[in-house]
Amino acid sequence: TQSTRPQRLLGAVQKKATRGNPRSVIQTIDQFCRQREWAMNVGDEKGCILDSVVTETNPTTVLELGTYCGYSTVRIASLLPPQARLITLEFNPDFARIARQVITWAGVQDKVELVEGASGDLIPKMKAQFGVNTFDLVFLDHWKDRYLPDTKLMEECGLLKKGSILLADNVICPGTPDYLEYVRNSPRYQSQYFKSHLEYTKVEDGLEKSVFLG
Ligand SMILES: O=C(NC/C=C/[C@H]1O[C@@H](n2cnc(C(F)(F)F)c2)[C@H](O)[C@@H]1O)c1cc([N+](=O)[O-])cc(O)c1O
Ligand SMILES: [Mg+2]
Repeated sequence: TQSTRPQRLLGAVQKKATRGNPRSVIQTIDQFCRQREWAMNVGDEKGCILDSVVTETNPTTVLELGTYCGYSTVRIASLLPPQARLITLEFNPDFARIARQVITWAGVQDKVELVEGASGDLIPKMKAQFGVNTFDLVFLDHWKDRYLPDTKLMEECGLLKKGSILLADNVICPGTPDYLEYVRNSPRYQSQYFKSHLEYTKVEDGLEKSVFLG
């Protein structure tokens, strides 16, 4: 039977990346996506912007929406201080199965909790079921039409505090127009656009960083 792209990506990691070395896993996936098959990881160029936002935020509790194969999960987790935690949500069980193996290969599994399900169901359970108070940083990289409803849901569930950072991938390509309009016009956010390129291409894309003002 045919393998899937995520399975082939995992195969490259297990064949070429050094176990326990997150940078090696990231480098291997970027090389696979440049030389073999494009995949919708945030990638190396936007990944550097992600890294800088993570390090400057120095977060204790991070939420990632959209694990996919775990590329940005590994990128973020590798930069977290020892007691910090990353909760990453994934809807597709096949992707989740691959991501768990990528995360473990990188050796960051102790900082990561991968939860399978839909954001609309899981976000309201974050406090009671996952012991979360508020998120210091949220990385949005899941279905683009869910960025806005999930942001409103996080507000309603009291998961954002003054100073919480939302970092959204793909605000240009594929684009998240309703989300962008909201965070750029709402008095409750201070937004900043980081211009970049769609992963592994020359097409314009970028990340939008939005600080919740409370
Ligand atoms: O469509 C794109 N991304 C969609 C990404 C979707 C991923 O997020 C998961 N998810 C859905 N809901 C949840 C939650 F949170 F509910 F659990 C998690 C999906 O199962 C999938 O793995 C995309 C497309 C392009 N592109 O160039 O076409 C480039 C990119 O960087 C992209 O991110
Ligand atoms: Mg993306």
